[in-house]
Amino acid sequence: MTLVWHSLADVPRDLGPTVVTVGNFDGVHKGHRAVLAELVAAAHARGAKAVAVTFDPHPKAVHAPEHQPELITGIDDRIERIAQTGVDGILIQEYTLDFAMATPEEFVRDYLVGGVGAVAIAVGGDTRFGRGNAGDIETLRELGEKLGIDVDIIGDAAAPHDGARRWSSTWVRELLDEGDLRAAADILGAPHRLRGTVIHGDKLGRQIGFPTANLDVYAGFIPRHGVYAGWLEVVDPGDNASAASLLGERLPAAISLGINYTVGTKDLRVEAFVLDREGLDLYGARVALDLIEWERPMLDFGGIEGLVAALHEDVAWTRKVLGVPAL
Ligand SMILES: Cc1cc2nc3c(=O)[nH]c(=O)nc-3n(C[C@H](O)[C@H](O)[C@H](O)COP(=O)(O)O)c2cc1C
Ligand SMILES: Nc1ncnc2c1ncn2[C@@H]1O[C@H](COP(=O)(O)OP(=O)(O)O)[C@@H](O)[C@H]1O
Repeated sequence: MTLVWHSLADVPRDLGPTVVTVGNFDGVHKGHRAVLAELVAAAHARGAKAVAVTFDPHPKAVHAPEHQPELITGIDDRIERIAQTGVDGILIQEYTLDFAMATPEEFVRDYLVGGVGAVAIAVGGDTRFGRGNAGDIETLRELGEKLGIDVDIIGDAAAPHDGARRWSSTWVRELLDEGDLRAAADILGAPHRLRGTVIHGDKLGRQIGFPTANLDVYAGFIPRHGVYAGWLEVVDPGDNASAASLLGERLPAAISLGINYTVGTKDLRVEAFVLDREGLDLYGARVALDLIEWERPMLDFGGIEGLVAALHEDVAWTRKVLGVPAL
């Protein structure tokens, strides 16, 4: 069981010695997972607990909102995916301008050693930390000596193919922009996930035989526009009892993400037609959409007839991709 703390004050005083790593871990891709796995092994080998310290919001959102990359996942998926690596604790440090004033020494001494009980710190070689990002691994080694803690620099986990390009959040974002969700999932170690609340759309879907759950997306990088095969899962039904009965089920879906040119909408719509479940009621529920494969761009079919014909083909394609035979 991984404990999750939302501030330093939540960290139990009797936690015992820990080995700590620090990072944003956007996407929790294979490179991150390699670091976290080494952290867990190093901590447990010395009878200590493994703790990951991560920041929310993203430091760039605080220092340079105009250059802030859209995060691959929201904080819920980040926590869930870090927890899967077997760490004992995750500290979500609220990133504020005030927090950012801490010097490298103050951060290591007051937060990692004093707050989390670090007897060792394990980080990747490109780690930067503290006010103005002044701290690097050299700083960390000096601080380690001064404060009497070990510093482990974890080697780079390069991808074994593709000319050994380093796994990175930037690479994942590029693949998502290209619609290569398979390659993105390979680096992420899990399908790309959007989360959203089901809201009311234009009520046209049910009239044309394809009711769709329209999502107000609150987390997850918006990939290339188009039609996708994916899975819908209710993660929080709210007070919708019918959605509550679906908790834990993965429902196959044909997903449309983009501008509905055919019906003249101008804004981004993300909507999912769940296969073989005409009577669903999902309004108000929070759902996750795992996007598995991109099929085609959003098109203007010139009228409802053309749209409906395309939807039948999309559903047939979705069945093949997800391995869901027709009823
Ligand atoms: C699998 C799928 C593919 C879709 N492809 C397109 C498309 O290429 N062009 C388009 O204008 N709308 C497309 N749509 C969106 C429909 O226009 C939309 O679902 C319909 O207008 C109903 O909208 P409503 O949920 O707001 O009632 C697609 C929807 C689904 C489920
Ligand atoms: N097979 C299905 N897939 C997705 N949503 C469905 C399905 N069957 C019924 N629904 C429900 O119907 C609503 C969609 O109907 P629709 O006519 O498209 O209305 P809206 O325009 O409000 O999305 C969804 O939000 C959901 O609650």
